[in-house]
Amino acid sequence: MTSLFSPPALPTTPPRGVFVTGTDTGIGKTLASALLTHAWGATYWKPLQTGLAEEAGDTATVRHLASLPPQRIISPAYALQAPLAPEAAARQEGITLAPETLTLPNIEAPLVVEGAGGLMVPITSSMMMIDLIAQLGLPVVLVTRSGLGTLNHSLLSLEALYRRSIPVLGFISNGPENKDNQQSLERLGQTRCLFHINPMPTLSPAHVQNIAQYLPSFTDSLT
Ligand SMILES: Nc1ncnc2c1ncn2[C@@H]1O[C@H](COP(=O)(O)OP(=O)(O)OP(=O)(O)O)[C@@H](O)[C@H]1O
Ligand SMILES: C[C@H](N)[C@H](N)CCCCCC(=O)O
Ligand SMILES: [Mg+2]
Repeated sequence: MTSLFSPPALPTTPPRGVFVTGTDTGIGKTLASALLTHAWGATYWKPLQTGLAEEAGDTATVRHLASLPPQRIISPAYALQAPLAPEAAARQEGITLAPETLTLPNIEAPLVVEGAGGLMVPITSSMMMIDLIAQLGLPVVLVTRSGLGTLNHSLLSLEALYRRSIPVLGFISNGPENKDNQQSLERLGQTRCLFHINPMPTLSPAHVQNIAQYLPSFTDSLT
């Protein structure tokens, strides 16, 4: 029976933050990032933003939902118009991306870095989002769907991370709560559910603040 690659050990020295990725685009990474950024007093960075022709962008969303002052926001390294993978959006705009030059900003506070889409999203013809995660060297928080279908998507994502020795702090389950799926992912994925996000009728700074106050601190999330 094939089993998942073994999860790499978490870093022994406290990491400078986390990389928030997910099993898909639209899975809830930005909402999860707003909650984490608020709960941890962290700084938020979305290095690669696409889709600005159709949306305000995740940076504006997190700034609003987490009530962030300007000093806790790092602007995207690349802000592209087409709602596509960075590689395709950049090609459409005639822009050459150089993701290999991306490094973590030199700041004290914990960093919450958000990816675009899921792990195998092309940034260039030779670099995927998962390669950027490895390059930045942060442990991962994986945002997953709570319901049917998540076991496949989440275990595929975890296996891809493990085989690249990328540490995973845990996953955030998003949608109607499903304890069976959470427990199956913890058991089969050899990881833990950091917390669950229920469907929120409205998204507001007050709602985010109300949930964030019950979330574990950055330090507690590392143990
Ligand atoms: N638990 C929730 N309750 C209510 N709305 C939600 C919830 N989770 C996500 N949403 C909404 O679903 C949409 C997609 O979520 P979000 O923008 O967080 O996805 P994402 O994974 O960050 O996408 P991208 O890959 O574009 O960054 C947003 O409009 C968001 O407000
Ligand atoms: C436009 C969207 N909101 C994200 N910014 C980019 C998602 C790219 C997904 C690519 C893919 O997996 O097919
Ligand atoms: Mg997002």
